[in-house]
Amino acid sequence: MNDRHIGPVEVSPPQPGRGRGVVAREDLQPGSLLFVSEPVGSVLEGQLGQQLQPQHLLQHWKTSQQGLSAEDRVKLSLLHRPSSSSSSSSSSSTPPPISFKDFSTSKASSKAKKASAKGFGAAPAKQAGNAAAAAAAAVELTDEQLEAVVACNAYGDDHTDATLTYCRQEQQRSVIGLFPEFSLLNHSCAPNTAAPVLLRDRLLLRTAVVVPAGQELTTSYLSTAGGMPRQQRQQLLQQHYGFVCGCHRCKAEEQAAPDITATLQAMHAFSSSIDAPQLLQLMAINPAEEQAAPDITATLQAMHAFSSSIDAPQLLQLMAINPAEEQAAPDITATLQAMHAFSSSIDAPQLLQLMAAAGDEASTAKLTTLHQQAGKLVQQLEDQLQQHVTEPVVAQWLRASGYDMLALMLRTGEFLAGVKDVAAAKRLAELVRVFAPASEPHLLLLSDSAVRAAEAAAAGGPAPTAPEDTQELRVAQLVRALALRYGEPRDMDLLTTLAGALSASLTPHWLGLIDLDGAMGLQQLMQQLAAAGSAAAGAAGSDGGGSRRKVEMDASQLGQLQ
Ligand SMILES: C[S@@+](CC[C@H](N)C(=O)[O-])C[C@H]1O[C@@H](n2cnc3c(N)ncnc32)[C@H](O)[C@@H]1O
Repeated sequence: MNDRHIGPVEVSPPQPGRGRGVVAREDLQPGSLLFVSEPVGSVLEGQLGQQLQPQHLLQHWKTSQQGLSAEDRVKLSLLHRPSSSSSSSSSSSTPPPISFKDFSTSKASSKAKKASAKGFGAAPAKQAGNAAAAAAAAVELTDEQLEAVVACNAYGDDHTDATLTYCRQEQQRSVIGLFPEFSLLNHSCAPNTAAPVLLRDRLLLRTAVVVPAGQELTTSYLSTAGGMPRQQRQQLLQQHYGFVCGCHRCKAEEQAAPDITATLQAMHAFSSSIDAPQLLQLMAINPAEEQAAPDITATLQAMHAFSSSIDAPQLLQLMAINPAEEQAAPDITATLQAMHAFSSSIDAPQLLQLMAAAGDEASTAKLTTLHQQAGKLVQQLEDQLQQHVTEPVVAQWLRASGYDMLALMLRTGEFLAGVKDVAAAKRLAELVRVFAPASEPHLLLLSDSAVRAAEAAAAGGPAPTAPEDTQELRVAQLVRALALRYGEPRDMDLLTTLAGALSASLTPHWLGLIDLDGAMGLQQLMQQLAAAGSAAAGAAGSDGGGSRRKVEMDASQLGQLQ
């Protein structure tokens, strides 16, 4: 069955030094579905957190029963491969023009047949003037070339989408695959597409912001490493993909005053010198005390029973894509790749449920110093931004490059004070939005932000400092980010289900400011809002949504993804 779907996008002609890219064929609103991509060969799944690498995928293709078909090889041959591993350097520096049609199975298949009929198979991969010639040459990709293609184009994640796997009662897994349409997107450190979503073995991509017709669509190759300063980002991109990024954010950072650059470097050096285990030790978090209160456990079970009754096809059918009328709202996408500095080596389910702060004096003193040092640098950056930068978007890009430090400051601050900072999750979410919009961490930070606002309101705390920062609007931001990731939900039940799944599906990545109580509170909050008649659509609408035409497009494609 062909589940592939190509939306209003096309492949741009190759440009020197950049190759091809993907551009919008029409004006696109946030949340527009760009494509549903099918993997070449098959995807490889492993244990949660396994961090599967491109070589594992290659090995999987070699050893799996089906292996790679002739069509698969044709598709792979059309993708970018770095010049050093290619038999002809020019073939990679100026790749052939192609279109998305070249990746449809019937087209690739006929090319594969033509190629072998014409005896091209034996020819080396010379400069190909067009896709057919490339296809012909490529059927004989050498092992080295195949490796280069996979290294540059495979997409992997050390955990599958937590919310969806939770809804389907599946275990989360590590996954890697090669999705040709996605592989044609070039990188930006401030991408305009949402983090891609893997639904079973299909990859879905949506816009994160308004994208005018003709504009290039970009994704970030860096994931949460996008929160590092430019120099570190450039190093990674150069090393793994062989190019120097010249995106708007990089340019702004390159042109930033030298003292800003120096502060960002100091922040990075400081935050990366503190590793997670060390920090946890200081916070005296004890994995042995992994106990959730019985009522939390019971509620979780109930949520699980409810949400698992909705599975992916149903879920997708329930979502409508709003193709044209959603307003551009720069604050749609916030984020939460919380605690890059802390996260990778810690087991979150443990951490999140414990937070048992023993806090001996020495640890507290060290944490206080960390917090103060972090706070000093964060303040220094703010002063410098105030002095040198007038454009708010540029200031946000630069703050995003010091993300880990801000997270460290807020996290330690909360820990030491023993109270939640109502604005903390929101501040972090706004920065993650820059480099990983609609990623799972982004959703979690937004969810935490909404819960904090609700808790503060319930406790009769001070009114929000800005009128646009009410509890409802924070929920609206979350709802809109959910729509960017999963398509627009059409009813409150579904939203509540998603929120429940989101909160119940915390993974090791999601440390930091998210805690189980807060996550639980989200579902309650959404239920309350629904009961009060200010359901998500209304709340989102008050954020500029206007009249929202619900269109059941792609249900025909998406509904089949079982
Ligand atoms: C996954 S491919 C992207 C599609 C590729 N441009 C093509 O023609 O097939 C990755 C390669 O694209 C190029 N690339 C991606 N983002 C770029 C950027 N921001 N600037 C310059 N080159 C970029 C680099 O050569 C990189 O190794």
